[in-house]
Amino acid sequence: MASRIVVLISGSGSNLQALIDAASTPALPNGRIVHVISNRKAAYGLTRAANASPPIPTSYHGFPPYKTSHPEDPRGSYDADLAKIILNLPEAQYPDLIVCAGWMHILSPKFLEPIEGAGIPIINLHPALPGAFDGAGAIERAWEAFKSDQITETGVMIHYVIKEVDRGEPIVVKKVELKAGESLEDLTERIHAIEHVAIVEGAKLALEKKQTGGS
Ligand SMILES: Nc1nc2c(c(=O)[nH]1)N[C@@H](CN(C=O)c1ccc(C(=O)N[C@@H](CCC(=O)O)C(=O)O)cc1)CN2
Ligand SMILES: NCC(=O)N[C@@H]1O[C@H](COP(=O)([O-])[O-])[C@@H](O)[C@H]1O
Repeated sequence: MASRIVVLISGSGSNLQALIDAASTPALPNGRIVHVISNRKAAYGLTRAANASPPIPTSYHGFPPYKTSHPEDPRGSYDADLAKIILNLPEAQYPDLIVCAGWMHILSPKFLEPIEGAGIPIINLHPALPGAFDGAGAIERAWEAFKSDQITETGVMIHYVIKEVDRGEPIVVKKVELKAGESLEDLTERIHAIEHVAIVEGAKLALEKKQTGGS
């Protein structure tokens, strides 16, 4: 029985595409992408899911309306509804694993707690080394730090998602050398290529760990 993966995205979806392409291959033998959720309606990743063969069901769950509909706690209300969307998916789309693949929204306990209660691990792709450049814009921040001689290397990690942003247990860590004079665009391209390998490795390991009674 294939393990079901729900992927959360916010943008182009190149990491989602890596997962789609790897599913049911030796790279991710027991994985199947069963649903994609985006917090941005224009995310090209939604198109990638629709173009998959067979097409992957998608949902759009936007944050902005919650700022007015739930002014007392927009993030908490949004996150609680996001958890309900996932936990109410039909059996064939109910996840064994949730992957944040360029998901640009900080998840509060209103999401994390019900998902943890359902025994569903969440992993995230972060384009930095553990403990470095937490949050958004990590690639550019590393590039700037290298230019000012603060660091000599950066990296990509896949980690479990906990309340503290980008501080969950690492599953995959790949170091990336920094090259003097390299443009931000070229570094970003190199890092994205490494991300596409790491995210598949991370999903495979997380599923294996869950199946053997780990997280
Ligand atoms: N509770 C957690 N939530 C998330 C984690 C995590 O480890 N724990 N990882 C992030 C992914 N991420 C970096 O890897 C990240 C993404 C976005 C942000 C951020 O500041 N988001 C802003 C909105 C920014 C925007 O809309 O452009 C926000 O949520 O207010 C930080 C880190 C996913 N979530
Ligand atoms: N903090 C998370 C983060 O910054 N993720 C970044 O979002 C991109 C999404 O690309 P994609 O939509 O093409 O997969 C990834 O390349 C990664 O660097």
